Amino acid sequence: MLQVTALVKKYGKQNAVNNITFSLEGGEVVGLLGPNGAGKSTTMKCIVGLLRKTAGEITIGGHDHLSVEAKKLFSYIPETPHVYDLLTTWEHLQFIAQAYNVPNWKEKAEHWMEVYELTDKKDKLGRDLSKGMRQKVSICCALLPEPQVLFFDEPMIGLDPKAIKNTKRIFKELKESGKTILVSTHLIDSVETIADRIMIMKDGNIIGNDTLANLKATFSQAEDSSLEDLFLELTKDE
Ligand SMILES: Nc1ncnc2c1ncn2[C@@H]1O[C@H](COP(=O)(O)OP(=O)(O)OP(=O)(O)O)[C@@H](O)[C@H]1O
Repeated sequence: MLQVTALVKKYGKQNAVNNITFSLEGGEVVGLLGPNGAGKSTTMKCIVGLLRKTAGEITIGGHDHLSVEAKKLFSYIPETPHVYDLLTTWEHLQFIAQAYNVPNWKEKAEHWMEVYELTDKKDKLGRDLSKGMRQKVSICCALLPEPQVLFFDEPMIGLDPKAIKNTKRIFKELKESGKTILVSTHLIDSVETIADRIMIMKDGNIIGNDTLANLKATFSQAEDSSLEDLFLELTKDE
């Protein structure tokens, strides 16, 4: 469903992403972990076409990632939510529904607004929403078209505990309904139970990419050690 081949992204002379290759099968949920500055957001932004890659190839569902066919397949939740100042919460959802031709969009929009406790913010303008509310609008907009592939970049940032709990539950439901998900997060426990595979990045490289059990075996971690223990071991400075 996603194939990234020899992806390089340079900012000036610095390689933020250093020739990485990985893929996601349809229905796979992959947690992308890494310390600050590892290259996670840069990788995601290259995949969704917000940043121009320096080199490499990316396909989504077999289509070049910049094609309209690819764009119809995925949603992206950025690290920092961008909402339109002069659109209300409801108008954001309407805009997405019309752009993606979502059937029965009003019912679905009402459902997601209820899940994220935005119903009473329906008529509030984007510019008057708090940071957490913007993040919730961004998540609702991404979920509304029911895409095959979801790219979540730090989706929990700014969310209150109830919204974090809801988002974890939604991850589970999306996984059960066969969606493909790449989620970058520092909240390691939010992916530990649902991820089929964990990818760990450091300094622009992928330093681990396997099931949690295999990673533990490869890096001689006890079976009862947590993903957090493994992460800290793998990413510690020499
Ligand atoms: N616009 C930019 N211009 C120059 N360098 C950048 C830019 N954006 C990111 N970088 C650099 O690229 C590297 C990777 O950054 P990136 O934001 O992808 O990391 P990250 O893994 O998402 O980190 P975090 O967990 O802090 O969000 C870092 O060294 C960062 O300083």
